[in-house]
Amino acid sequence: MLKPTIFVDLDLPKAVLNYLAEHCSVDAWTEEDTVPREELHTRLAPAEGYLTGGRRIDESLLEAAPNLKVVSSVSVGYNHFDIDAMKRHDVTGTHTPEVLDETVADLVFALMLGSARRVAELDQYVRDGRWKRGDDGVLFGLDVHHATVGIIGMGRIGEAVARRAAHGFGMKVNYHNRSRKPEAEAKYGASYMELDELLAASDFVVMLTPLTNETKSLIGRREFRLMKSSAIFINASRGATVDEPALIEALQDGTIHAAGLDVFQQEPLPADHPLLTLPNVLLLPHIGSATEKTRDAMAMLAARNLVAVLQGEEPPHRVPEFKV
Ligand SMILES: NC(=O)c1ccc[n+]([C@@H]2O[C@H](COP(=O)([O-])OP(=O)(O)OC[C@H]3O[C@@H](n4cnc5c(N)ncnc54)[C@H](O)[C@@H]3O)[C@@H](O)[C@H]2O)c1
Ligand SMILES: O=C(O)[C@H](O)CO
Repeated sequence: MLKPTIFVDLDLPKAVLNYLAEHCSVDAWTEEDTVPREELHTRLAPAEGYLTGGRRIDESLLEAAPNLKVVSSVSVGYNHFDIDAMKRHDVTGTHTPEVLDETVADLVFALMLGSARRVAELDQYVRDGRWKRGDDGVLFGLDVHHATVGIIGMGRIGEAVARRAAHGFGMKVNYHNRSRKPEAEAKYGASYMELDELLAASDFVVMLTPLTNETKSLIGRREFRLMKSSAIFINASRGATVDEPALIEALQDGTIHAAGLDVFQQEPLPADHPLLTLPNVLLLPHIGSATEKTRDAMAMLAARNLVAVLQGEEPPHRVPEFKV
């Protein structure tokens, strides 16, 4: 039987490429730079499947890909999918939840600990030769253990953060979510709060919702003003869930103490971005799930999702909006 053609524009582990090649005729983009739009459209023309990362899937891409049946994203977030356009073109979307939860939760803790204890800033302090006896007071940070964390978006990753917070660090866990989660309340002693109440009560505010119309700029100037002046804001969701100019203002004028960010409105962060000038923000290049083991697992899951759809089976993780 003729194998369906698929286009892949990510560097994939050999085992994943082998698995795909067993079931599909694979056209892979092997250049280091992102595939240019025109070239992408050409390569997608014969493709029934597209395996990618955060590439925007919009009307013009779909028009260029008349044979496409499935876009399989190597990510849990799928805000780069234009769901309505995909439905119009009868293209389904899949994603890679669960396999990355613990790795992303580790990174949230790296941001919390790194911001609270000023890890990057003080590493630079030592390297610059500024460390001298008697400077202890200048080196103080804030405690993470037994502090209060407020998790906005108590989903799969939110729960992995709550578990670390409650059971590893003796923290009080507050959460805000679309719906209450009684099981999480029991497991982590977590308290459900409305957003404003959570912002006012938390030492660490951790953003972990997907980016949707409702969560776009959910945290802005008003929300920062509700936080404690000692609060540390962590964003590991998507940059656009936060009003970035308002965050910069809050960090500059002391409305909040510090921030730890893995995601930004524009990625990569431009070299002249104002966040780069602030000492009280820890900046990471969107590495929430970036360990070899986890990225390999995500890639294999994305491949299984794609092959399942092309074989007419229900994939392990179809994006909820496409479920019938
Ligand atoms: N930094 C990274 O590298 C990285 C890695 C993985 C995921 N993410 C981001 O984290 C997000 C969450 O992933 P997940 O697997 O935990 O998703 P999930 O769907 O399991 O959890 C999201 C939670 O947010 C809640 N939510 C949605 N809209 C809300 C709203 N308006 N107000 C309050 N709560 C709301 C949902 O009810 C759900 O419980 C992803 O969508 C992605 O954007 C980032
Ligand atoms: O959503 C995800 O899985 C990560 O942010 C990687 O894009």
